[in-house]
Amino acid sequence: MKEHPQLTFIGAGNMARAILGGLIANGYPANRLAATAPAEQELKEAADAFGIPTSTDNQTFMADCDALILCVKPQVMQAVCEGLADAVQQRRPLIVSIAAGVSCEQIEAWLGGDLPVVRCMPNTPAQVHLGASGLYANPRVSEAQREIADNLFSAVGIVAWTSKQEDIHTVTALSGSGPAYCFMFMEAMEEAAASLGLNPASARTLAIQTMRGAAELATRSEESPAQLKKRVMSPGGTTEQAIKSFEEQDMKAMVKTAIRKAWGRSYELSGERAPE
Ligand SMILES: NC(=O)C1=CN([C@@H]2O[C@H](COP(=O)(O)OP(=O)(O)OC[C@H]3O[C@@H](n4cnc5c(N)ncnc54)[C@H](O)[C@@H]3O)[C@@H](O)[C@H]2O)C=CC1
Ligand SMILES: O=C(O)[C@@H]1CCC=N1
Repeated sequence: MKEHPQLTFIGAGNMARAILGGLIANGYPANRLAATAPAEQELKEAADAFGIPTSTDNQTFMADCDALILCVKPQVMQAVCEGLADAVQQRRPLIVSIAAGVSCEQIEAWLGGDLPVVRCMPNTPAQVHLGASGLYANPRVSEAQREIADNLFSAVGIVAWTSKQEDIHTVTALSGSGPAYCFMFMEAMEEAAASLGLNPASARTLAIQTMRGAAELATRSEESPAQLKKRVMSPGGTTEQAIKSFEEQDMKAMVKTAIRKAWGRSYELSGERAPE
């Protein structure tokens, strides 16, 4: 495998641009990358930001493609794959999909069969190189191809490989959708402080920095989140009152139910049945 495999991105939206940005920031040569999408404005933004070749025709960069990165919405994935099937069967590149609820088997079938496919679930903090991606490789993916996929998503954050494709449903519900849970918690903290009279701008800044600081501390610390939580709780102090209130309202059960709902929807989108 060449040092910098030729990577062709199909779709140039939020996630594709986040990954492209990470690769360029890590020194990936722009002339080894390319993107296609129907929206000329998005392509212009990608070309201006990263200096990569772009096209409105998905076939344009197939001839020398080593890995095809499918970054379109699940709803258009079948049509996009079927349109690329002939070119893919001639070239037989690694296929990487980031679409929620689309299985390796579906992608392989739509592209004509018998292909190495990596299914990945990234998340939007990839835009600031703090992404968390779960990856699964079908049995046809070689070690060298696994490394290509790993390098792709390591450029925008951390990577966790799963040995069972079903685990991607859990990753989707945990870290794929997870940024939205954190934003909602920030939103709730901001609103609560504003309701107590703090000016809304300060409430927002303090809420965001608190989440950021706590995440950084948990990342660097040897202690578990449960232990770090205890360190904030002075006996008879303020935090204890808030945590007691969360416990009385069974916050953990609420989070568990929400994550199970997202997990169930991921199965549903794939046309599969979630285990009981
Ligand atoms: N937004 C999120 O938090 C996450 C999204 N995903 C997955 O990433 C994928 C892309 O999501 P976003 O980047 O957020 O969406 P987006 O809407 O920003 O990007 C979709 C891209 O596909 C392009 N496109 C549409 N039809 C096309 C066609 N026929 N051929 C080529 N390109 C076409 C659009 O022009 C656009 O560039 C989805 O499958 C989603 O499930 C995965 C993890 C997290
Ligand atoms: O909500 C969704 O379906 C996608 C997948 C994970 C994050 N966004």
